[in-house]
Amino acid sequence: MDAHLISDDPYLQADAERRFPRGATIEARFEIPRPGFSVTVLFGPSGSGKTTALRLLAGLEPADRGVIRVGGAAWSDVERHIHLPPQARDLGFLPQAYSLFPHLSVGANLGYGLASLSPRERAARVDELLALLDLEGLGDRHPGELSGGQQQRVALGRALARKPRLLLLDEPLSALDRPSQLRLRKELRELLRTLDIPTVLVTHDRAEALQLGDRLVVMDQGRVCQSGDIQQVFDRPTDPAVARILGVETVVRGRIESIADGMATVAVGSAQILAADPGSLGWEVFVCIRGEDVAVERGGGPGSGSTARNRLPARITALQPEGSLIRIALDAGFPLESLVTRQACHDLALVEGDPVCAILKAAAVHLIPHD
Ligand SMILES: Nc1ncnc2c1ncn2[C@@H]1O[C@H](COP(=O)(O)OP(=O)(O)OP(=O)(O)O)[C@@H](O)[C@H]1O
Repeated sequence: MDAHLISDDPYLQADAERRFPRGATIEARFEIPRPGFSVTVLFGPSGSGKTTALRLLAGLEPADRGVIRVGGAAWSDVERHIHLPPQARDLGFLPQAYSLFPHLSVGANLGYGLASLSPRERAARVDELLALLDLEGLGDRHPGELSGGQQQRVALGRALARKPRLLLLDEPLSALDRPSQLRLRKELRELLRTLDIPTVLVTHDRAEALQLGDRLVVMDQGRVCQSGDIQQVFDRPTDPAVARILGVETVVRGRIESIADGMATVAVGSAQILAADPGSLGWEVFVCIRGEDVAVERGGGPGSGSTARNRLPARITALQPEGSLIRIALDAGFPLESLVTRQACHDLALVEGDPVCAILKAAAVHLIPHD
């Protein structure tokens, strides 16, 4: 069976393609197994086709091949000449630029798509959205009188107004400054959980993908290279191209056990590692480590002059040449990868099964919250 298409009767099934007349061919090819809360992240470098894939789902791009089905209904089926327009798709779409109407109040922006409701019903729904999005008291303001984060919530509210069966978010935090992005990621995840609507979210930011996503769809040059549970995709990229796009060799779940003197002690698998204190994060985290930051030595004892805080007894499980480097897979109580030069590997005469010591600085351990 095709690895991207996994279940017999998924909630969302997309296997569609857009061929731009003088340009790229972009596919949307992945599934959401069940209804209810889950966030599927479309992830890839600039130009890889994420936004086009999202627009295919929304019906804003016509498919030239394939099908898109949601909750058993065909939204698009090229062979059967089905192409539901966006407004018939029962979805909420948040484009990259929020495109709020600047001349309308927050309340009018939220109620814009609710013309089918009576004025009383519409007002009730707007009040409900203002409360849900923590915007109470701001209904009469205009978008220009709101902070970036508040505007983002109004735009999200507009996408939610009709209680859609699918939520599509294109880089939902990209219009915000960096500190606001970091703050609002957590809020957004909590809000999406409250809404309980399957969500597809585009980002090119790895930390954002990890913090917000449950499932990951990796795109490159218009194609879906891999998709699945976010941890599994980070654990087992199917090829070096995916590993390069993911940009980090080790990503594992961990739990912060204590914080003292600017250092966090994190339980990962059966090991404990030290990381620079990440500030207020919550306790559940993804631990991200780049291969270049992991040195390998023979012998396991402390010392050797290195000031690195983490010296982990480990065993080599695989050695894989990669250009001028060797990728060393280690079992350090959790799966850890190191990238070393061929020369270093040769000098140490490393072979599979060898016990070694994996060394990494606390500053090289990057923590991303994930509750
Ligand atoms: N209307 C169009 N006509 C022709 N080519 C297009 C059109 N829209 C997008 N493309 C091309 O499709 C490819 C994918 O673009 P898309 O915007 O989907 O990528 P992306 O991954 O979302 O990029 P970014 O992260 O920069 O927003 C690009 O090569 C782009 O030039």
